[in-house]
Amino acid sequence: MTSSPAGRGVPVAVTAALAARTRRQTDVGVGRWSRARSSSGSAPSGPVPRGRRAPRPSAARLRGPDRGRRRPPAVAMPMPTSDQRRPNGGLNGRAANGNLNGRAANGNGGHVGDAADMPVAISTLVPSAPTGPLIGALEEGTRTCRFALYEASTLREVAVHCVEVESLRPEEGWVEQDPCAILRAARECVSEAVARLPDGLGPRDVAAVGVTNQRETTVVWDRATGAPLHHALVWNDIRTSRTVDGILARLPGHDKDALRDLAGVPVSPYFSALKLRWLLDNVPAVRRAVQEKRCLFGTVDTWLVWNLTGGPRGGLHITDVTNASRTLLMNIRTLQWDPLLLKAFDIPADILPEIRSSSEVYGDVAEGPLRGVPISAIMGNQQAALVGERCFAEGQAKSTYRSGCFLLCNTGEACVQSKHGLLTTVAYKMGPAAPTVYALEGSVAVAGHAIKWLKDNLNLLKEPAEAERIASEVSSTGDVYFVPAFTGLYAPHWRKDARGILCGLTQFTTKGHIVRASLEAVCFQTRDILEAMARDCGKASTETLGELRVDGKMASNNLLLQLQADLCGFPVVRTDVHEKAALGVAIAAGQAKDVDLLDMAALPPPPSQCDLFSPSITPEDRKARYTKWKMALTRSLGWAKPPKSASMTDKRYHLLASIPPSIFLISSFAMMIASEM
Ligand SMILES: Nc1ncnc2c1ncn2[C@@H]1O[C@H](COP(=O)(O)OP(=O)(O)O)[C@@H](O)[C@H]1O
Ligand SMILES: O=P(O)(O)OC[C@H](O)CO
Repeated sequence: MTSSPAGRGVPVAVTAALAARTRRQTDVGVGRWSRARSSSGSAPSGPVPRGRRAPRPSAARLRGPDRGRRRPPAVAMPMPTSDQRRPNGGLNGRAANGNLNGRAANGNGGHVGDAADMPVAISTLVPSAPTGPLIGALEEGTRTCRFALYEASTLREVAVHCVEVESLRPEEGWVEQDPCAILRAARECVSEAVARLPDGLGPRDVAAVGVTNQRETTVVWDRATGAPLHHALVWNDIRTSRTVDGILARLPGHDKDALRDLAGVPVSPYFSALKLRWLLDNVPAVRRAVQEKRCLFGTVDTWLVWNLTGGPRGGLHITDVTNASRTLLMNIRTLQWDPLLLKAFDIPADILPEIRSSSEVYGDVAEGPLRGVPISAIMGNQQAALVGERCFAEGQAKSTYRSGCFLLCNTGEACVQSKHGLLTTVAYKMGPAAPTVYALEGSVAVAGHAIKWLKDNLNLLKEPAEAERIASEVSSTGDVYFVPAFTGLYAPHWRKDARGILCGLTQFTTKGHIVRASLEAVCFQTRDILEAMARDCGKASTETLGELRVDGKMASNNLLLQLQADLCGFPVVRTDVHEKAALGVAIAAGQAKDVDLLDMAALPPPPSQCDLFSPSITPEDRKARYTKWKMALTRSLGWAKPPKSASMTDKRYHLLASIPPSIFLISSFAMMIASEM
């Protein structure tokens, strides 16, 4: 197998414009990752004031094997923050002359094109002091909750606070969160972020707040007391597998796609309708509350907004079209709860929130330091990331690599129904009268989570960030393939009976091969989605697609993105690693009518730098490896047949296994005789 020179890339500066040029110059065989800047997660972002140049990247910021080989910078500089990005010109201008690309194209992995070779003027940048008005973004993800405050005039982040939220796994395949813990985290983040505002700014400067959230996660609570009736069932919980079978049994042809035309998505444990059905079927307190008209249902946005706007004392029971499109209960065209869908899942309409647009003033915060500030945007986090990435044009796509991986492609006002396993989802609706913009989405349940699993369950890593170094110790996976179908497979396969497999192991397999195979698994799953997207868009192969914009914490792994470019055959562009969802919902909140801080057609310019990863393997190698992946994937299907006996728990198995064989035989024999009598 041809090995990729991934991780031996040559950092050079590129701009988005240069990315296009580089694409033409460097087709196959010249792959490397190209670095335009350092990024800092929590640092403020925004355009560089005119007339200033940010420092070039410090060698210390570079990851991967290049790290040791880089020359020290000519001038010792403080680490550039993302507020100190280079504007167009400077390094970028030089890179654009093609020299660096030409030199890098020698493919020898040598140390060429070092930023230290470039005679650029360096000056220390002093960012201007932030001023109000500010826009707040509450981002409640699966693992973490954040509240960020952005300066409206530049969209740079000026204060942030983030806390982790625990997930509970009471049984195999079950994933829950305590809704009260989610709410506590949100309140803490708001208070702490406001308290961290720079001198001269305070809560009075916050003009609007947006809420973005993990989608599909299902909460039910008592409208009178505000108390949750059960833990939230998290999006990747698969306890509803049998609920799905029960629903499918009643659908025409037992077809998981039978409701797709109405809802845009297949019947799968992923979506809220199944989780809500499970709660109604299995939790007596929920059933009672429904009968007594006390029960309210919502995704996490609804839970948060209801509480932040007063809870039992007049809290708003609302959601937005992007979140509602993930419930399997909303008609994807009318944007209303659909009577047929409610009937299919037997869901009472009176527990559902009102569906609103993604951007309008819904009401005011009723508590804490932001009391009286309007909430003017709600969006599911992947749709918000699409907005944060500014994928406003039809055909623009982004992929967010976090615990899962979510690839969304803007399809404009066309509600495209996928014929190849993708989801049709609402991308955004920027006001009650604004057009509805749709997206095709490919969702991968396990991406970064596979790395966490290697760390937590197999102790192969100390930190997820180690994955890059360990995987770079080998030049290929040694023909090892890993399909991390821990909870079945999402798009485009939708196979809840798939389970994880690791295949191709030999005597020589090392942890480097396994870690590398885990990174490749993320790339192959992304390719599966891109293949489906290409086919839905009438294209012959993914290689005709343009570039892919990526973000999310896992996208900080350069080797991953190099492998992604190699295995897809087109450039991958990292605009930023961090928090595009928060930025996206801040944009939606700022542009809402009566807030009027932002104009979607004239947003402050995004950072112009990006990191470019170009394909570096031959088409033959790419094809061979993808074919092998598909073989591995096929082997993962059908593994999770329904258990023969629900009573065979782990505990029972261990008990039975601990009985000496002779006693087991005698007792079985006795039972056999008894049954004959
Ligand atoms: N440098 C890295 N290389 C590989 N995987 C990483 C790296 N950094 C983070 N990850 C993985 O990406 C995921 C990070 O997701 P995060 O954005 O923190 O949370 P979530 O999606 O659960 O809200 C984790 O599952 C982690 O294992
Ligand atoms: O918080 P994340 O990144 O795990 O987001 C989860 C998605 O919204 C699930 O659909």
